[in-house]
Amino acid sequence: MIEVDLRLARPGGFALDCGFAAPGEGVTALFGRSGAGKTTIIQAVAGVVRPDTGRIVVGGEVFFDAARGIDVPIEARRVGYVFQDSRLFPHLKVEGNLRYGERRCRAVERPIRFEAVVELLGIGHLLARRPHTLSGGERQRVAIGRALLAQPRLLLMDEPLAALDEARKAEILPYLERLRDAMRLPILYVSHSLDEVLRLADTLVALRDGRQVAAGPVAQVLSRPEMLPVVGRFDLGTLLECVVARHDGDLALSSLAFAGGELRVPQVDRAIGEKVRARVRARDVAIALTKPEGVSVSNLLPAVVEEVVAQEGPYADVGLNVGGVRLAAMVTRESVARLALRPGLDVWAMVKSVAVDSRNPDFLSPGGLTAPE
Ligand SMILES: Nc1ncnc2c1ncn2[C@@H]1O[C@H](COP(=O)(O)OP(=O)(O)OP(=O)(O)O)[C@@H](O)[C@H]1O
Repeated sequence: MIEVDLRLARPGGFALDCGFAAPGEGVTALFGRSGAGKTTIIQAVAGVVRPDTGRIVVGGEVFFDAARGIDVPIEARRVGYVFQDSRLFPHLKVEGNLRYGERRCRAVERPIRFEAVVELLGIGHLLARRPHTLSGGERQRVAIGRALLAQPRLLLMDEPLAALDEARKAEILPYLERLRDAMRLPILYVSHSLDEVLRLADTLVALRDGRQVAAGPVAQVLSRPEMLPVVGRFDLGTLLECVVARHDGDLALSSLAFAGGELRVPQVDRAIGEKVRARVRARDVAIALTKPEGVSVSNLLPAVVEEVVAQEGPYADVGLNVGGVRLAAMVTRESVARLALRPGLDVWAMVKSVAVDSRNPDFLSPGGLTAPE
């Protein structure tokens, strides 16, 4: 478990105020626009920056506690740090860079083995090369390996893909997924890319201008209306954790089961029983007061209105409860008035488009995969 609760004022007027708890493994994304305070948070966790007040606890060990005067020095915190630029030692070969990380701790304290890291990151063929001969993606894989071999109890990654082009990002993302799944190591991952967050993160901490906007499991946080200024109107939506329930080969459709019901989507290339994430943008959910008949949309889900939040301009965000799962919808304020939408009202959600599986390029592109009508 990671507990972060901190306040910090910078000269120049920036003030940070956040408090969240994250699981002891998996990826927790710190997400927000430039200047939101993401890097400042991980610098405070690393011990590079000292908060004015607050408390930071990692795996039961108190790194910082202003009230009790505890401020564990950087080296004693044992955190791995991966920067946007890999910061490898230019005079050392890849193997030398990796061994440098390893040498920072005694052999008996090395549960993360050299061979395992080399294999996990696919860098065995690069060991004799010097950093300047590597691609940006290869350099980042080596930098991650160096951080891991220092046997960290926590890995901090500050926009590790930001300096890479799209092709290199696509190349490195599967390694980050393997890292997440293979290591029982918590990762705090700074990013301003929703794409990366949806693909990698289990927990999301959203920040804006130094303030924490929302925090929690990524699927729950994404649909909150407070997320609108962070992700923008286009991307606000819901991430549903689903299981592939059926394939209808003749119709080229699959059924995905989630806690609130089933979604019919174009056939997904996954086995029955496999977990997939489905993404439904708020603007792709329409609302009807009675079960629609004679409509082409096939994903019709009974729902209860939980919340109606009028936004500036023509739109309102409506939080729906679909069998216990929150589904975000965006309709016009005019529709809210016309349908008299209010908390507690029984309605039908019409889901016009679903994107399935973050590995699919359509997952984040405009419109995503269109659900069958
Ligand atoms: N050493 C410093 N002294 C004064 N202000 C600072 C210092 N470092 C950062 N800041 C300010 O703190 C704010 C938050 O910066 P931070 O780097 O944490 O944001 P970020 O969300 O990581 O942004 P980016 O994605 O651009 O890195 C910014 O307004 C920045 O100018």
